[in-house]
Amino acid sequence: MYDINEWKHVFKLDPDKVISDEDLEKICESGTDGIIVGGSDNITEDNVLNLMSRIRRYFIPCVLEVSTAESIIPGFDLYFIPTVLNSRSTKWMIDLHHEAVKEYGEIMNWDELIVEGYCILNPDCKAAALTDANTNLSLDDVTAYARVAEKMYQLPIFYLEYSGMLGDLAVVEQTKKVLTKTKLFYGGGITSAEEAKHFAQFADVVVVGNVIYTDLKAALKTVEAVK
Ligand SMILES: CC(C)=CCC/C(C)=C/CC/C(C)=C/CC/C(C)=C/CC/C(C)=C/CC/C(C)=C/CC/C(C)=C/COP(=O)(O)OP(=O)(O)O
Ligand SMILES: O=P(O)(O)OC[C@@H](O)CO
Ligand SMILES: [Mg+2]
Repeated sequence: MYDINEWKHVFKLDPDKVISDEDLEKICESGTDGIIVGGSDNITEDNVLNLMSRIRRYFIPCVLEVSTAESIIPGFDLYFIPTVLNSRSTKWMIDLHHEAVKEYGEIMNWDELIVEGYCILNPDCKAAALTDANTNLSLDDVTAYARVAEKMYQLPIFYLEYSGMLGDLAVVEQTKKVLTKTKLFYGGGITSAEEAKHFAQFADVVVVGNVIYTDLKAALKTVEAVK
């Protein structure tokens, strides 16, 4: 399923974390719609290449979520490009993107690129600190960012990012209500099938990350719960 509009569930694998071949096989053959390779710490060309080539043994869409220009390598099905809408710095909204396009613009296959409008809501996650995100947002602020993403920037994805903590279900519900075309991705803190099901009521796509490394069985159960 290479059309993200059909997705409901994805796993996010971190190139900086260790996963055995056996566990990787379970993840790739779980019935999830795709694997996102991404993280915020120590993402290198080497660890991205290593993880990508291992995932490539399986018939599953494999996406690089770009977090540093230095770790972009060819061979993925798609490249997700985050732009952090609630960052206080233009660096994470447009500057790094400008630099990267200046470097790769001539050789880029634009059809492989999908821009994600990130709204980071966990003040304690690494991505919030890195991007100096203003996480002190009201519900109206969040839905306004969602509208900016869809109605003004026409972004294909609006990503409510609570990485490491379970988000506010009401925020996800209200955000979904203001989006018609843009797909709503939810990620953060999902550790059980039940939690995944709750967020899948409103999010178009539920992203499951850290629990893969702490409780694989629980991670695998989120697939069936969502699909
Ligand atoms: C040669 C070749 C293949 C060319 C391809 C062309 C191509 C794809 C070019 C890219 C062009 C482009 C526009 C690139 C953008 C460059 C860039 C560096 C953009 C900035 C991205 C950004 C805003 C990063 C900030 C961090 C962030 C939001 C990361 C997203 C992932 C995330 C939040 C992960 C969670 O991290 P984790 O480590 O799991 O955190 P926890 O500890 O909380 O779990
Ligand atoms: O790792 P968790 O907390 O599941 O979050 C998933 C994803 O949104 C991280 O970017
Ligand atoms: Mg993580």
